[in-house]
Amino acid sequence: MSALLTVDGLVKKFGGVAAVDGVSFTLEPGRILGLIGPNGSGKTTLLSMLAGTLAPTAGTVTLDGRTASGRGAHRAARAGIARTFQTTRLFPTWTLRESLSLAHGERRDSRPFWSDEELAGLLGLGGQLDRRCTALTSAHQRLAMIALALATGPRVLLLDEPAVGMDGGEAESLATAVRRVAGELDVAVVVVDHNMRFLMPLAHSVLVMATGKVLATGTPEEIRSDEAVIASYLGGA
Ligand SMILES: Nc1ncnc2c1ncn2[C@@H]1O[C@H](COP(=O)(O)OP(=O)(O)OP(=O)(O)O)[C@@H](O)[C@H]1O
Repeated sequence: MSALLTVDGLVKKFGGVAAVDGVSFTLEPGRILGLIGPNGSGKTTLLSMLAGTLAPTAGTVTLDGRTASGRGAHRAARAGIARTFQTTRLFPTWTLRESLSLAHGERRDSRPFWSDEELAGLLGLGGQLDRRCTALTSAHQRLAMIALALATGPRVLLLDEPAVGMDGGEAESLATAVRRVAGELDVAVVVVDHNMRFLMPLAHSVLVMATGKVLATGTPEEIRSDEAVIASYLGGA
């Protein structure tokens, strides 16, 4: 299968310092890429360039061969790239259903899509649709962010630390939902998370960053036994 997302030589410098320094990878539809690395290694900066919120200093992001980088978040979203953030960003006084209807308005095409009930059921948010977003638990708020990102009908979903603050059972349910999103909707997913119990069984492949560069890529099994990765990151995880 050919690549949906192609990342080629991405660099982001802040002042003279390269937060991301020449990262390249490809991702096919329906595949889940885990992005890991120590604090400050450039994961969020990379995600922001994929999402169009940060313009690269050099390099390109292409979606189906079309340039998606450096054109702003709105155009990246229109091209089919959706992201969630480390912190929740919801309209506090709106219900989840109202928020979803706004997100549906951002959809790019009219392909059949999951209903709000199906989406809520998928993410373990059944019964939460008519509650105000502020009344949701913090785990439910994180899941609501994913529901909103999905409601835009993305082809690429970027998740920034989605399992933070979740217990083992909640993280497991989230992993099941992400697998279904990738498998049933053919969405390519990039997940950043420090929780290896969540990420390693979920990801089809893993990219490890260190000081802005790619330290290693491989299957979760290959990454777990990579000496350089163990020394720089997994040894303490
Ligand atoms: N807007 C900015 N201005 C200046 N430096 C920045 C900016 N954003 C990030 N950096 C720097 O870039 C480097 C990479 O940061 P980034 O947040 O991408 O790392 P990360 O791997 O996501 O870290 P964490 O796991 O803690 O979220 C860090 O040294 C950070 O201080």
